[in-house]
Amino acid sequence: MAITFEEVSYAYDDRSLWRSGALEGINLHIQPGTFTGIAGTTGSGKSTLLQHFNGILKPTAGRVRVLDVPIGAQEKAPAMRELRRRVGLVFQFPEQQLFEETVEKDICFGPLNFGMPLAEAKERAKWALSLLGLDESILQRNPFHLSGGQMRKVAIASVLAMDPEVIALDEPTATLDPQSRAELAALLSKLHREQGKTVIVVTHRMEELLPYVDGWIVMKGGRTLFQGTTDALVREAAFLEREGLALPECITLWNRLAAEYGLEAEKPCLTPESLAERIAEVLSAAGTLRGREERMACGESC
Ligand SMILES: Nc1ncnc2c1ncn2[C@@H]1O[C@H](COP(=O)(O)OP(=O)(O)OP(=O)(O)O)[C@@H](O)[C@H]1O
Repeated sequence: MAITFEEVSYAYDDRSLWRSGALEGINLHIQPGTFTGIAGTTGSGKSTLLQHFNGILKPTAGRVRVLDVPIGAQEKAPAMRELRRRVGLVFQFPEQQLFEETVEKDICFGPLNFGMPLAEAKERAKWALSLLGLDESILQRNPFHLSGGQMRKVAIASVLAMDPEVIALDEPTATLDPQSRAELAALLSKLHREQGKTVIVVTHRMEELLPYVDGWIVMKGGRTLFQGTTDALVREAAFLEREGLALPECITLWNRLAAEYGLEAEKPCLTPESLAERIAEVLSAAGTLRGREERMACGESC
């Protein structure tokens, strides 16, 4: 029950542009139960790609299948409705997602819409809020009177409350403070590891997801520049940088360390902590070696 794209193109109906193709010839495969990051420069087509995952956008050409459901112009409304229950999509701007006058109504909307009894939906709302570290006291507040970060968390909670199989999020950490960003990345990783969710995240902050994701899709100009594992991404760093992708410093530093000290065969260290530790080990080993060489040289000549 993977997500597959075959030769997919999508053009917004913008007749003022000579060429309005937002996606062109996309082929990709996302395995169920994996954690995927989508990166790429501004306007490269990341959001457009994401919105194909639950059929909000349908391909202009090519074939998309999500959880065995084909997504095309001819697909019937009930099939699309069912797909939206199974694939939760968090939009780039929370305002696109929230519309009720209280947080509780907003989070309960999806579960109620899919037939959950009210009492159960309210329990779900509390559960989803607690996952995001929000207090129940905000349930009766107007979502549009919350801070930007709280609003974003409510938008995420409204999707998690549906308990979807696939969770697709468009820049979910924008407007969150550093602690909330780290907590959200860890929560998504937990949902992926412990509940087998397929998690897909569009991000401009690759470093936040590096330790967690299985693989990456990198977009450029409506096309996929790269699809592969994090290790492969690290190996392709020079190519991706030449293509204009700003990579996390950890990757750049690791590659320099690996080239300098012959560590290319090792698994890359992708957090500042693990990288610092490995640098210290390497320098210490190099220092010991140099000391021994100096002593030996001294022994020979002294
Ligand atoms: N509603 C729309 N109508 C017409 N063109 C659009 C629309 N939405 C996006 N586009 C165009 O499609 C292309 C891809 O946009 P998209 O938002 O998918 O890129 P993105 O990689 O998510 O960008 P960002 O990182 O800035 O969010 C851009 O050229 C954009 O101008």
